[in-house]
Amino acid sequence: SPLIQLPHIVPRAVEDFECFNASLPNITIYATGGTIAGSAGSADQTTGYQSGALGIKTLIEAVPQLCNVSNVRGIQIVNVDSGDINSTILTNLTQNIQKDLDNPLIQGAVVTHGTDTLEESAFFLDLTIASEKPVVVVGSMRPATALSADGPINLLSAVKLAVNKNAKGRGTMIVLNDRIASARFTVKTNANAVDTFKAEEQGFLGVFEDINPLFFYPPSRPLGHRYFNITSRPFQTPMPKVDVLYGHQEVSPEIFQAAVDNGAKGIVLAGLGAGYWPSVALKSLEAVVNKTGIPVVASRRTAWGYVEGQEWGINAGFLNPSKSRIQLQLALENKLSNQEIRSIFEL
Ligand SMILES: NC(=O)C[C@H](N)C(=O)O
Repeated sequence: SPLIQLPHIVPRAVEDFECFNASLPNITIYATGGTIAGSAGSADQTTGYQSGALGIKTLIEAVPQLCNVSNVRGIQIVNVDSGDINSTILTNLTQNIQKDLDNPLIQGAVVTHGTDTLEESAFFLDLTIASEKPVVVVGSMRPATALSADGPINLLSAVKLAVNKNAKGRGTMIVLNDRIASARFTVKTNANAVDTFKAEEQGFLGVFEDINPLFFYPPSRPLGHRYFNITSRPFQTPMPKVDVLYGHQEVSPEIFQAAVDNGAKGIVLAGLGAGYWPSVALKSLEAVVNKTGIPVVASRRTAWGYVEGQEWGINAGFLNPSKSRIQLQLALENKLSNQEIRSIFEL
């Protein structure tokens, strides 16, 4: 869908809220689309539906219990499949949420989002919002029209988390399927299952019991967390292009130069094992790195693990390719040198 003129919100009038009770906290729900806003032709249809079909008002109205927990104000940022989320939309989202959270009357923010790229957007928000207040990104695996749709309970869980006093100081969190997960480490692990968001090595931050958040540990930020201030950049300008290249047997050695020729200002590599490349490809990779000087981040194609020691590039550590791409893009946007970029990836 074409990029719409994104709203710059501000009116904080009572009538902006779907329901209002002066004794309850105030939350803004930023809606971006995805399956949580998806609509199918029948209740037994869980594939082939249209994602980003229903507006935020409809999603809020489907969960009247929200009004017992918080005053909720719905803002439709875009309504798209998460494959169509980009740095323009994300920058706009960050700028709106930051303004919102800087307001003492607002307790937290919830973002509804498609699950396919949710791990990227959540990490982007984690790196670009400076606040002790919770930011919760929530999605669903079944469309809103499905039998046993998971969106409504996930939305209620997300709002309950956003107003919970123990949720402060943890950065951006991901909520699906009764779990609280960190934006930095959590990824989508299954294309179809409801329990798809996991961080196999780092684990969950907490769970929901009776739809109430319970944390395992006190608040903390992950090692390696770094803040990028993008509050005053024009959100309409796309961020520098960063491509992800996937390693495999017989990979074409030309892919690295092709990415540069296509305008990439940085490259992330989903390498074999702990970041390796077949010998022929490696030669051409080293030649491109030496010739262009563009930052190349070595990540992995395996689901989990740690990448270090690749001499030709910047090592991604625990970050997977999609998250490495987000951090590299923000680093390039902030005009960091290759040395500075290395220092934020390699702890
Ligand atoms: N479960 C989902 O939300 C998938 C959908 N294709 C999206 O990412 O927008």
